[in-house]
Amino acid sequence: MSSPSRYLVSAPGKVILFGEHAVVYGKTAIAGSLDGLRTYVFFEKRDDGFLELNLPKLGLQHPLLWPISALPYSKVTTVSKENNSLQESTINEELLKSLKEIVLDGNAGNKNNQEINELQQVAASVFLYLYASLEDKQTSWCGTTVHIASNLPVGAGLGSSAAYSVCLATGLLLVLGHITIPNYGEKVGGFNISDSSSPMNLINRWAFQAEKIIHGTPSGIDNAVATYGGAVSFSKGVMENVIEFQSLRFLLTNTKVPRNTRTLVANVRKLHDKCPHIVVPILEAIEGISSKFKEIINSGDSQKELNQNIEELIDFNHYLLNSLRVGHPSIDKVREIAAQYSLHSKLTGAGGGGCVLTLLRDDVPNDDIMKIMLNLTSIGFECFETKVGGHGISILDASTISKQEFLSSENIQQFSGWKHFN
Ligand SMILES: Nc1ncnc2c1ncn2[C@@H]1O[C@H](COP(=O)(O)OP(=O)(O)OP(=O)(O)O)[C@@H](O)[C@H]1O
Ligand SMILES: C[C@@](O)(CCO)CC(=O)[O-]
Ligand SMILES: [Mg+2]
Repeated sequence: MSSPSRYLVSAPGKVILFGEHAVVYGKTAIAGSLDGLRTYVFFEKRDDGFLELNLPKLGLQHPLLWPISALPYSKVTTVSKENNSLQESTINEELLKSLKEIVLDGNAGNKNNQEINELQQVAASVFLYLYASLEDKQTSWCGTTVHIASNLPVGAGLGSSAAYSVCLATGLLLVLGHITIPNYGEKVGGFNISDSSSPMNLINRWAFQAEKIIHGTPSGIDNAVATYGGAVSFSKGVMENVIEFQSLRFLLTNTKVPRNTRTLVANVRKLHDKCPHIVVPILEAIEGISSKFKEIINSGDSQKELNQNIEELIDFNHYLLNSLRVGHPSIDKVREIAAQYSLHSKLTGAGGGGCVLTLLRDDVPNDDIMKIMLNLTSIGFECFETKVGGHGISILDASTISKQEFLSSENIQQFSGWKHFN
């Protein structure tokens, strides 16, 4: 059977309930996938030896285009090609530097002299880095065109970079012949993050490399949740199910204050290195919150007690994150409005603006939720109610779907034939 001429891949965003930033230092965090907020990437076969990348969500109106022959293959070493271990692999900085230059200068398709900013340059370099590292002479594809659609806000704390990274890793591993679409019902990966031979583990490892290029020193939690889905606790690359977390309801509020995860993580690192005797205990206290959550979520307490305890943990985590200086007045504003209805909130993701997570207790009347949402949207924020859990990576043989159908679709999830790895 011939291999597909088009693939569609999708990966979810994530929400961190407890433990962001501390997880970068090996502490435990609790997170879940956001099934309704996903990134979709369409890969189409080309025969002309070119790579085309479209980044409309980053504000690039025209495609970026490179001849595959322009890739600096002499710089692709075993460091970039062999990616055997999740935590130990490093980025081949020399290759990355050349690719960043190619994005800026050698962009043959940049006919309109598009200005490329740093964020766009990084996103494009990630694509070329994965392509150059994974290229396999076995592939029947002589080039590819890549289109992206996403209902995830970019740079808002919901793991848009991880969803992008996981989609690129999955698509390029398919296109370049390293993995195949799972057969219906076939168990190919499951949840076992430590099974290094599974396709999911391979995808997760390459997505982690991509996250390193975007973030600097990611913990790996975002790409793991985007790959495997579900509701989990995560520490040092090891993931465990926390299924009960899926029963909780949340309000997510996007303050729309732009921020960059790389900068926020680097700022916490500076604070940590300057005042370790203060910051280390704060990180340990945050780990205590995640541990307490795992204890109470399984305790059999009444719903009322459980909610009260979780709200207490939300407040603790909020104040501790503020003391790491990753808060923002817009986040405090959301907290203040939610508190008028006795609801508790904290930042989620890297902070500094972006999204705020509010626990919606079962006893809160729908009317109140509507009022809070109205209040928040009236001052320019965007709200959505959510639960966590659901599929990680999904893949579709898109040979019969045209680029136009993909780009104009209101609901890409509704195309039939999606296959899930877990
Ligand atoms: N749809 C997309 N198209 C292209 N690049 C994207 C897309 N989504 C995310 N990115 C890449 O991810 C970067 C934003 O990642 P960043 O880590 O700062 O925010 P986030 O992942 O949304 O939040 P957090 O890491 O706190 O969960 C963008 O600058 C871009 O490089
Ligand atoms: C801030 C952080 O903890 C979460 C970003 O979603 C960074 C990371 O874990 O890589
Ligand atoms: Mg990110």
